[in-house]
Amino acid sequence: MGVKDSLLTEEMMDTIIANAFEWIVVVNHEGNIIYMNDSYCEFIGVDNKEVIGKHVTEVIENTRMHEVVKAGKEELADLQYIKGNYMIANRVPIFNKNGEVIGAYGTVIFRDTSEWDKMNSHVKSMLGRIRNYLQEYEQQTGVKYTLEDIIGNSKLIKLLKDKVKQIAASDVSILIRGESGTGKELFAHSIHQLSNRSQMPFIKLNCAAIPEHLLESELFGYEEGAFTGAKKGGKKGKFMLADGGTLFLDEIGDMSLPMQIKLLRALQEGEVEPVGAIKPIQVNVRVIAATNRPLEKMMEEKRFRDDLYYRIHVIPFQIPSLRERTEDISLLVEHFIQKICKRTGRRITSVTEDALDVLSRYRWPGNIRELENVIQAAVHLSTGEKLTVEVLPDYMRDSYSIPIGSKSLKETLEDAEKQAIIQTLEKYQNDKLVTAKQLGISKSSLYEKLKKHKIQ
Ligand SMILES: Nc1ncnc2c1ncn2[C@@H]1O[C@H](COP(=O)(O)OP(=O)(O)OP(=O)(O)O)[C@@H](O)[C@H]1O
Repeated sequence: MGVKDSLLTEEMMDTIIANAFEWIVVVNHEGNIIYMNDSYCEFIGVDNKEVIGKHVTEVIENTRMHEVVKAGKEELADLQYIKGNYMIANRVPIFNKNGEVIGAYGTVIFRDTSEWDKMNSHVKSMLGRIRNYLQEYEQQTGVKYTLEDIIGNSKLIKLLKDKVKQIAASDVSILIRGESGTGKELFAHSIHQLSNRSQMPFIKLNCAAIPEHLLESELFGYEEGAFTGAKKGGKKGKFMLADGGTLFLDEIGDMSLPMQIKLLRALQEGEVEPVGAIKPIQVNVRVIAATNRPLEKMMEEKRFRDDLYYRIHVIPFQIPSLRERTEDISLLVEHFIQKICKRTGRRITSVTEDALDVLSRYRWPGNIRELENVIQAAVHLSTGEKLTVEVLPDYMRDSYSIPIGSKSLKETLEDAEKQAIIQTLEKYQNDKLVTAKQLGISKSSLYEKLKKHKIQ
């Protein structure tokens, strides 16, 4: 056999690549596919001849091959979510002799789906077990959040976090006030977690979610046979479940007056009387209450008892609304993008400046809960690497609220002018004449303003 016979032929190369253990894709400098091996095509469900020439993003979910040719930087052992599974991807740029990127090749480990399935279910079962352990811990103590879970760098949030550290150990009642979705429950968990009761249960009861006639037995429990339909052996109330720990009474302003009296008695005497019981039971519970209701006004109207108010209002704790701390928005947006991407396997790295601008101007009546929901929907609607204005809800793009305190009047007016022009242009499909007419200005004045605001 001569030396020539032992050289690697093109045919041999083709066979090796086609049957390689990994899935392989090769793109040119524009990110268009020039080769994709059979097994990869088969897994994705595409024809290997039809994919040639297509942009890689049209064929492969969550791919970054086009980014690799752009940046000329390799990405090794990256997790990529394809067709409901996590894959391990390597992406390597290809350079010519002058050091210019002429394309890139990508390999994905786990060519064989049955092998992948095995590995995947193993990973999923491990993750499931870890989740179970965490849940068990959570169930034992009820603690879901700590101070680290409260995202925010604003002065107001920093002050509140410091306050949590100061008051956590004091063991007195705390009344948390704040609009819906501002994080009242998060703070209640954090206070408990930093208190001396942290190894004991954290029990939550939403007073507004329980029908009036059931609230008493939910809070204090009942004895066997206390009423028709009562469970055998009776039922422990939240007070007893929280014994030694913390009871978080959410929406306390929604409690009826008769229940307020019973609650006050339990707090003052440190004992509860289950429905149908003959003697009271001693409990040691710290109460953290929360509400969004104007309790002071309700006291004037005799809808909230003064004595209960003073009993729970030992340390007031006011959480600011999101519009009072807009400087936290970018951090929160980043946090929710990461959280949602981790859960769904999407890869979105950030948010465009324009989108952040819209998010910062919106009034957020539903506060952080609303922000999280908006980001969740936007992540699902996004096709690119960044969240853009287009994936935000229409009502948000159309609304314009004044960013009090952060801008001068001149800047605010300029922003309003820019917004008015952008939105009118959008509405009239970029027709400058109609836009100028609608805004009541001349066409030349519109062009001047477009230039000034760098629109288009
Ligand atoms: N500072 C924060 N950082 C991160 N997530 C937050 C923050 N504040 C609130 N959230 C999230 O917002 C959502 C609402 O929070 P939470 O339930 O604590 O609000 P709430 O004030 O108790 O609302 P409600 O009055 O409606 O019960 C939760 O999903 C929570 O994880």
